[in-house]
Amino acid sequence: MATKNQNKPPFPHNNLTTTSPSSNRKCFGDEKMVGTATNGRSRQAFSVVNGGQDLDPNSAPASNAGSECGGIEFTREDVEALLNEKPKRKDRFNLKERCDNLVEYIKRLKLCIKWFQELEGSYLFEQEKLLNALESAKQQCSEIEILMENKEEELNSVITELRRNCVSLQEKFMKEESDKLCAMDSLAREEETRLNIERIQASLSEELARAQRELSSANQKISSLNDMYKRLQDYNTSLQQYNGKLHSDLSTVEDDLKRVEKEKTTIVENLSMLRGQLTLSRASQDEAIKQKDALVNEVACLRAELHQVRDDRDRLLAQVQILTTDVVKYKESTEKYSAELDILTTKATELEATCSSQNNQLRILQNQLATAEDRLQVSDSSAVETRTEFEGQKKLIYELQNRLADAEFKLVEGEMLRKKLHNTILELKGNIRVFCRVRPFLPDDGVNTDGKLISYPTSIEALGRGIDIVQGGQKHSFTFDKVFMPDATQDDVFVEISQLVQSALDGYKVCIFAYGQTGSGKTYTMMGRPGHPEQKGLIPHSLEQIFQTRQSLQPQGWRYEMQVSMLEIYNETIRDLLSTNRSSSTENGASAKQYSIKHDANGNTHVSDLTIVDVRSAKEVSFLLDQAAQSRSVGKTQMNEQSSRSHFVFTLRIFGVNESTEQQVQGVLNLIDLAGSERLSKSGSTGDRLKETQAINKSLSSLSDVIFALAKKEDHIPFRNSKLTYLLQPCLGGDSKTLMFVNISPEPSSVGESLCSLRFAARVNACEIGIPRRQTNMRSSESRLSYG
Ligand SMILES: Nc1ncnc2c1ncn2[C@@H]1O[C@H](COP(=O)(O)OP(=O)(O)OP(=O)(O)O)[C@@H](O)[C@H]1O
Repeated sequence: MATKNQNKPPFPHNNLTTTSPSSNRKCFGDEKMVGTATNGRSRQAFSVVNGGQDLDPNSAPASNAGSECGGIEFTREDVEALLNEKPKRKDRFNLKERCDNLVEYIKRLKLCIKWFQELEGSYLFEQEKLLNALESAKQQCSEIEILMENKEEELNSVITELRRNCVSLQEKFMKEESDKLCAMDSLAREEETRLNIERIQASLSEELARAQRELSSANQKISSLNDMYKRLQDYNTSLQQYNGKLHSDLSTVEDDLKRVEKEKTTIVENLSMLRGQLTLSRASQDEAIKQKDALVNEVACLRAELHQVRDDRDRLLAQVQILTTDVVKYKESTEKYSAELDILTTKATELEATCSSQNNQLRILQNQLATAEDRLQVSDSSAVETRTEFEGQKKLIYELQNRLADAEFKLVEGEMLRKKLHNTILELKGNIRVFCRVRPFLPDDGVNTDGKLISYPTSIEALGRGIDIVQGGQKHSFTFDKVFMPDATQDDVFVEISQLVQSALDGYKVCIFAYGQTGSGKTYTMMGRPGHPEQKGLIPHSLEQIFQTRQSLQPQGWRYEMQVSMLEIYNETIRDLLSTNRSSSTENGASAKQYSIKHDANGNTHVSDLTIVDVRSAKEVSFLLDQAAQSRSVGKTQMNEQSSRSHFVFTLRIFGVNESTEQQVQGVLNLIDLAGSERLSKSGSTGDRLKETQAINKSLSSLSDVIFALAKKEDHIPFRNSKLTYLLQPCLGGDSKTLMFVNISPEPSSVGESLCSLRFAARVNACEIGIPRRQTNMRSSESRLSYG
């Protein structure tokens, strides 16, 4: 019944289940599906609810009053029952009843159809609603999607921004990190600096304490040095004795040197002789070898010939044999061939004769071969002898070369020892030495009192070094480094100074000057006698030695450049003796040009505008010396006086480079012929001569002032008081090797002057002016001439 089924859920559409809006209706999930699906939708067969007979056609469902089917709801069973319902017929022929039943049945069918239609309408409505809901949901979804996309874009841009920020932050972070590291480094450095400063401060404090201690110890030292000074003075005396001993040692070494040199010469001669012999024996050996080769060739030829002859002989013997057998055969076989046999016999005899002659020839050849072999043996033995001799000579040459090398080594050692001794002597002595030279009595000198006023002590300490002079009956004794008696030759003098000259090549500043009264032999000592080469003075002799030594040092890699200048100081004015336009620039003997003297930081002296000439040989220098003498003689003619009215200064600047060691040396050799010293009262000069004498005396007294100040070790040394002393400042007060010749005249009338000169020389001898210093350094381009 419809009323019974009110709460039953309507028959569901196959695709509408719980989502149906009328969710209060339940589906018949347990109902069997009947029929087939049409248009994707399945049509359901319904069971008959009311049953045909039970269905009350009047009963309309109250609840369905609003609907056309009267609120009746059908179930599947109802529908099926309705459809399967069979009409109830009591009477088959009662049509009416039948018609009513059918009407009733149709009614119910209509109701059912209506119900279906309503249900379908509601379903459609619901579907529409759902579609609308779906549409709106879709719309919402798309809106949400758009929103989401926008959001996503926004978020993406935010992410990009954030990433950018992140990168910049990372960069910042890195920068900050590196800044931090830098800061840490600088902090560490500062820390280190602070520690260093603290350390320095501590060491400075230590140094301060040490300096304070040193100060106190220095004070103690000063007092002890004062004591030591006294002791050293004593020691100095003993050193002078030692000096004497060294002198004797030096002479022994020099003797040894001479001996070694002689030995070397002998060895060199022997060597050259042996070399000659060796050449000869080599030539004879070559000759013997040639002979041997010729003999060997000859023997080979003879052997070949012998071989040939032997072959011929064998061949002939075979023929003879054949023929002999033939003959025998013929003899035996027939006599008719007897004639023929005779011929053959003759032939055989002939052949036998030929054979014997060939045998003879063979013997001769064998004899010849034996002789040739004997000769070969002889030449072989002579070649062996020559070779042994050659080996022996080679050995001898080798030995001689070794001996030569030894001798040369000894020579070098001797030379080194000599230099060492020389420098030791100089150091012991101080770097200024004094040699005294007394010239011989000359015919113009008047009465010869030689040996009365001047004498030479013969005691061991003073031998060769002492001089005694008598004035007014009183004897005055002096000791110098060397005293040359009147008979001393120029060579004797040069031997003593040659080492000093050598020092200039070794890079020392060397200064040799001659001091003494007029006519005492200064110019003779320095220049020699003009036109007498055997009496050449120190200047030409030194130059010869220097150029010779320059030559001998070349194999050791030394190359030297030399420059020369010459000047004179006349009336306190410098005159350039090598200037080409000198005569035009002089007036009253005084140069119009003003030359200024300058000393540089290295102790080298330069004279402005002075002519400097590069020289390569002693000859060139002697030419320049002649030129200078000419220049001086001009002054002499104009002044009507001697050239000794001026101080003559010769300077040789030496610049040496050793190409193998790159070592370089700068030596200077100053050779000075001073003007004659004499007292005005004695000279009786007047006018220009008086002026000259005054100038000379002024410069010489300045020289003695300087020497005395040096001797007293005064703070101020008056070098600038004269041109001469200022020019010689580096030689007198510096680090050069200086030698003074005091020249003495033997004339009795000159005793007073001689005594003055000797006293001055003695003061100079007692003077210590420093330690000689060698000027060596590495290669440079500076080569301007200076005076040392
Ligand atoms: N050792 C000597 N042997 C031989 N003759 C000498 C010697 N010394 C000097 N004479 C001679 O004495 C003379 C004077 O010498 P010299 O001209 O050298 O003296 P000086 O000191 O240079 O004089 P001045 O100061 O006037 O130039 C010259 O004739 C010289 O030849």
